[in-house]
Amino acid sequence: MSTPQTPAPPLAVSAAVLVREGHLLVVSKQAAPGLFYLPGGKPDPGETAEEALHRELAEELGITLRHHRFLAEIHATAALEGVPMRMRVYEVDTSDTPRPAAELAALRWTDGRDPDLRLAPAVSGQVVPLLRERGLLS
Ligand SMILES: Nc1nc2c([nH]c(=O)n2[C@H]2C[C@H](O)[C@@H](COP(=O)(O)OP(=O)(O)OP(=O)(O)O)O2)c(=O)[nH]1
Repeated sequence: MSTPQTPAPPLAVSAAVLVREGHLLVVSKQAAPGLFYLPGGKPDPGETAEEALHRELAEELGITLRHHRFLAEIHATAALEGVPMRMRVYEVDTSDTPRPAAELAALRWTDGRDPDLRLAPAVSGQVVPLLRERGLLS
């Protein structure tokens, strides 16, 4: 007899919305250099979503967050792993200048309308419309 399988929990991701002058910061990783999404990543074992947010932003962009505020929980398919993902998105603020480090390939500021910029579906389909609705993007 087969044992019923408990479905795997969705992939947890913490990600940051950093907006300056109506433009959202997006990054691409060496693993997929043509695809842009919010800076952030998966919590390490034992780490909270907020701890992961602060660590990932320090590792990827060399910035210290002054402040973070929960914005939304997004359910989508993870752009790299292709599995169900639960992404906690925080609006963040820093006085530091983000610079790409470690595994990042590039960094861009976008109003969400650049025709040449390929955004992950969760960002173009859910995050950008939410920010536009709140009047945060140009
Ligand atoms: N950070 C982030 N990940 C996203 C977004 N949209 C989206 O589908 N994802 C997916 C891409 C990946 O499948 C997964 C996060 O992986 P990641 O590669 O950024 O995370 P990580 O830094 O912890 O990865 P790793 O190298 O330690 O494995 O979530 C987004 O806006 N931001």
